[in-house]
Amino acid sequence: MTIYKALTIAGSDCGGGAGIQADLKTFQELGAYGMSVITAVTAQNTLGVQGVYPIESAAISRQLDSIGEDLEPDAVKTGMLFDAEIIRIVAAKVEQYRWRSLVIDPVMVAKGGSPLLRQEALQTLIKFLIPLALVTTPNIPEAEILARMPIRTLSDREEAAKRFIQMGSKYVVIKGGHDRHADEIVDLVYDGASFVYMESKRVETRHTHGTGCTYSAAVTAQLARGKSVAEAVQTAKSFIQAAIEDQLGIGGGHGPTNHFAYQRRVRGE
Ligand SMILES: Nc1ncnc2c1ncn2[C@@H]1O[C@H](COP(=O)(O)OP(=O)(O)O)[C@@H](O)[C@H]1O
Ligand SMILES: Cc1ncc(COP(=O)(O)OP(=O)(O)O)c(N)n1
Repeated sequence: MTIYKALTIAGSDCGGGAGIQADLKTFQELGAYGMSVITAVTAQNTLGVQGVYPIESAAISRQLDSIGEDLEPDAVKTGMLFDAEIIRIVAAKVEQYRWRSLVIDPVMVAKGGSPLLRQEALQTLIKFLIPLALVTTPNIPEAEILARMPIRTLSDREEAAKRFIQMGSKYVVIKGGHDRHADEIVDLVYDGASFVYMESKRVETRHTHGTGCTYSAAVTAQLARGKSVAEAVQTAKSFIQAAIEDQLGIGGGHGPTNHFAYQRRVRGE
């Protein structure tokens, strides 16, 4: 039996909806052996983020080396990286270990508004990490900041997507969850040659905590299994749609998505 291995480099969400926890659950559900390098511990739940505690640099480096020296991930994703020093360490290790199937989810703020990336880290992200990406998966506010332009129309999205390719990412997915005006949600996928629009029905729910982490983890799991980027984003879209539609309804605020939902549907349950 072939074991496909996926690594997430991200923050811990003790509430289990986003971050490392969402990534590992998604890897498992999509048949990839999950590994993690923790960059920060957060205290959060469905009501918000109560605390952020970055991990010291030496511990992050050591975790990356422990994976790199032995376990050879087939695909890697990054989530919450918190500051410029952590981004530099991660970029250096990605290059050192030649992790080519790299998915960058440029996490900046949690849904409640708590910052998960320091402002001073933006240039470091653009200069050192995005050029190493196979796929970058910004939401609209993240794309606006990184591409340095307002995004209101679909042609704005196309222009922003081009800027990510100029930054060095081979593919970009600009996720449409933050476009509140439409019944349909549109994710834009671009590889530098053609634009592909992936549409889905907007689910009216407040239980969307961790959608971005879950989506990018699903892309990563599929890449680890040897799928193309086109196939990976297709499965990730079905995975996140099921996870949002079949809500768990736990917690008093913005609840997590349902990581069981996609496979339950595949099994016909
Ligand atoms: N209410 C929703 N209904 C259906 N799909 C959604 C909804 N919100 C987000 N998505 C999907 O979830 C994924 C993550 O999108 P988004 O919410 O934009 O990112 P983030 O969680 O990083 O802010 C995208 O594929 C998007 O289309
Ligand atoms: C530890 C941690 N990492 C990332 C996030 C943000 O995740 P995301 O999937 O964008 O979900 P929301 O925060 O927007 O619900 C997080 N909250 N915590």
